[in-house]
Amino acid sequence: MTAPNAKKQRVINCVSQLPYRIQLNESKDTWRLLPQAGNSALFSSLDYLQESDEYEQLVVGWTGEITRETDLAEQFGADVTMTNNDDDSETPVVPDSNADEALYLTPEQMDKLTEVMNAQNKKNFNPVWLLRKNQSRWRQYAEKTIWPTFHYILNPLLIEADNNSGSSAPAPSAKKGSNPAAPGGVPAPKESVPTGDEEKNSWWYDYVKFNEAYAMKIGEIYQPGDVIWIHDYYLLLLPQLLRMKFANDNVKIGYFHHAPWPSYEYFRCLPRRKQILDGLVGANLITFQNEQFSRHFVSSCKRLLDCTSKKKKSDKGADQYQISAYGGDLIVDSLPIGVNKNQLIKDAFTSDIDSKVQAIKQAYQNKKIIIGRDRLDSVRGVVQKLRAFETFLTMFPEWREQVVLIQVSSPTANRDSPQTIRLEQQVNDLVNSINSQFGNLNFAPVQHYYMRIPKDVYLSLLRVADLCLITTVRDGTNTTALEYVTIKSHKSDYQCYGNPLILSEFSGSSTLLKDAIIVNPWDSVAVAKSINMALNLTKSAASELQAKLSPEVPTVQSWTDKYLKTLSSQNTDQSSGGKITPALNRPVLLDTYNQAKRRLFLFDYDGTLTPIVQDPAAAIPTAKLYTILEKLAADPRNQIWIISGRDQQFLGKWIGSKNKRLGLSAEHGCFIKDIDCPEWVNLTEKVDMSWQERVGKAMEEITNKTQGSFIERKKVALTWHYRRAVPELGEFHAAELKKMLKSVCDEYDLEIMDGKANIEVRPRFVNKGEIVKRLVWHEHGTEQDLLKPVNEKVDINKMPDFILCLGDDFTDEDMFRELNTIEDKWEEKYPENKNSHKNFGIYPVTVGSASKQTIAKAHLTDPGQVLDTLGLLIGNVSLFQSAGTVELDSRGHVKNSESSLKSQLAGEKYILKKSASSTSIKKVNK
Ligand SMILES: O=P(O)(O)OC[C@H]1O[C@H](O[C@H]2O[C@H](CO)[C@@H](O)[C@H](O)[C@H]2O)[C@H](O)[C@@H](O)[C@@H]1O
Ligand SMILES: [Mg+2]
Repeated sequence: MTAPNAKKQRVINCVSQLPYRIQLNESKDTWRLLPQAGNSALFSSLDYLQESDEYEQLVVGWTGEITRETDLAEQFGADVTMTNNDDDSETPVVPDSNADEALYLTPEQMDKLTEVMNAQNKKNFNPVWLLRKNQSRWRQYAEKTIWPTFHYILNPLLIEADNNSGSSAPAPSAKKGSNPAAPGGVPAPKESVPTGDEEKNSWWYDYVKFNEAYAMKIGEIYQPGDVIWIHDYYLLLLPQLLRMKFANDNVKIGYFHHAPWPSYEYFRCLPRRKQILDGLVGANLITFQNEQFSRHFVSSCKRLLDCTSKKKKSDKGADQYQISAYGGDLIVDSLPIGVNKNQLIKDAFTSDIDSKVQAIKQAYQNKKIIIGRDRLDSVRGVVQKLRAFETFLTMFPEWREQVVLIQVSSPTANRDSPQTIRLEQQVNDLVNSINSQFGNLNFAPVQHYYMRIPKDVYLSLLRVADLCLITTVRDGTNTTALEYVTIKSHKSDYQCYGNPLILSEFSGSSTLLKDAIIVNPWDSVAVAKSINMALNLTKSAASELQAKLSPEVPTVQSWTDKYLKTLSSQNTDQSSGGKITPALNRPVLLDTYNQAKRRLFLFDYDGTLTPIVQDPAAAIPTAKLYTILEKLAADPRNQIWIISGRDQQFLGKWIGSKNKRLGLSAEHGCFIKDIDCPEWVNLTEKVDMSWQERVGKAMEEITNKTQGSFIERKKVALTWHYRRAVPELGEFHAAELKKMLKSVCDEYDLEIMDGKANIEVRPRFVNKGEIVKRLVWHEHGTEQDLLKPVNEKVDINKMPDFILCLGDDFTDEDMFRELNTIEDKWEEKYPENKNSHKNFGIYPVTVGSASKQTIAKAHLTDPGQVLDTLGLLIGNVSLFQSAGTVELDSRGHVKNSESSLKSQLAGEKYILKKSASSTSIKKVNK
């Protein structure tokens, strides 16, 4: 309990949809709210938080498809009286049939809805408006690509892969007046509703926009100190978008994944797999329903993001991982969701439900009742259940006419899809077959109800059941299982205490409900035997099981508290290494680049422009890199420098000879060659090089002891490589070499550099930072006098107004440090000279895994993303390909895009037309 006047911790809780279905009348002044089916556990967590003394909650969520006026009872049938009792949280919601109506709302109308909602529900709802004609478009990628893959259904990927050329797919325009061209100079399609094959491609763009719309809404309400909690797979990109948005705040971002997370072998099939992981690792805490899912996630991160992980035990004794990805550490944890036990018991044990229980008992007198309640989709295992029940009646004839299976199957989102139609057919055939084999004119052993049922009927079934049978082939959690156990834990006059639960081992809840009867739904004989065993359990054995099972169900209250406690305890303090370096904000970079007149590029080579490979000689530039450098260098406003640890020979051969417009610096600043100049200058000319012999000897000694290692002898620097040695031995001998070199390095003032599977030695006074200093404090575009000392008296208007510095390694930190110093100096000397983003356009950016501490201000994941980012600047790549931030209008169009303006005009026209027609109606009525 917090003290009465203590300030509450603000929590921005982001759900994929507000818990209502929204309808407005023809004149758009009256709103009707209906409860949303599904997500019952999550929605009761929202209710709980709203009442909290400790937290102040702000809920951010999409409005869902807003429907137009029809008779609600007619449209939704029994649903009008239904509450949130439908199936599992992670399941796509059934979109409404007339949701495609065009909606043109004024800001006042939107405010009115927010007001109505908040007054009605006493919650702080912040709706995300995405009012496009086809409102279900926002669901497509999440529901047709992510959801199936996460449930091990790969077919939809075939559709996407066919229509998706991966990272080089053309994309909608992101900027006013510009329409970035796709590779090969083909202009990208305009931001419009696509048709045919394009439609599949557009799913991803809509998914990016959906996430962007949340980021924008959160931007409107965020206050420093807020914690942000994001829920589920519609919002996988949001953590990183927020990390970029609030780059300077140590904001705590948590993500809870309600669905199952697939094994790497499945996850890797997603064409956008890297963007998805990049999006997620912007969070400080990523939590799954169980340890298995978190293990799968960590495995994908390690393989696809090249990050490292450390396993530890949480204070609950569960496996927890600390993964170091792109600039910071984040925690991967598991915490199964719970249910609101007290409320459930209260709702289920009423006199009304007592009489319903009695009526069902009456209808199936002297029979055991097995119940099942699932959505009818391929992962819920209804077919497996029916097959097992058929086997049970075949194997145990003594149970025939003694048992009834009441199976309630609710329709799923894609009811018209061929897969669902096939499934319905299969289920019908099985039901008919069982009933004709084992039933008679008076009794059918399977009672199948293909419908949604009201909550009171659902609770009556849970109460009356002698056995609950759950044979799902994959789910994140199974709330029916949790609710059943909770209800069976309550002692009442109707003898429903302790009746058993058969639960599939493929349900996310099976690791939680360890004392349920766990089965493999694919083995119908084993399930049949389990049914027999469960129905034969004595009352005392069932009670014993129940006593163990019941405490295994968490309450939604403890789930909420524990999650927020873990999130709040995350260390985001930069000084103690807890800060996550944000991803580079590419739209801002692009805008600064476009505004700038004097642009300076400072590129490291290995690990930045080319990926790290086993053999240094094999790390040569790709044709794509050449094209990018060529295009960048062709712009007279651009000055490009490659500042590398490589020697002159390598840089000259692979870079200098191909493009004279590039400046080069070799061996970590020992040598430098100006743009358009054939001569190299040796900055270490006057240095005593006798140390090389002693350092070389020590390296040889270590090489002899380390099979696979070798020495790279450059003009000045010496590098001992151990990438091809056994890793542990290489690391051990690297440490030994450093010790051996200590005295000679002190004597000659040399620096020992711990590189990527290498140890390098060179004079301390030269480094990449010194080169950067010289290049920035210089009249842009003029020739360098490389032997002259740096002069800091250059006019700011002659120095660069855009500096992009990219590097992956420890030695590149010298460049970042120098740029940070320059920025501080400019801040002091020229506070007025900032650009429209209120900065000097300086971007020190680290590349790749930064489990290392970095002083860079942002990160890019790998050389692939570096090339995409540079491609963005020269118009070869669009923002959508890297899920970069794009601004949207309230209808989900890219702001200021052609389609946004068109839609605005259409809206205005529509309003005019409407008001004209209502005026004429009034006249007629007069
Ligand atoms: O400053 P850089 O341009 O990043 O150069 C640093 C060193 O890179 C090279 O070694 C590294 O890359 C190799 C190729 O991918 C890899 O095999 C090796 O393990 C890495 O350490 C280069 O060989 C060195 O001379 C550079 O100093
Ligand atoms: Mg490098």
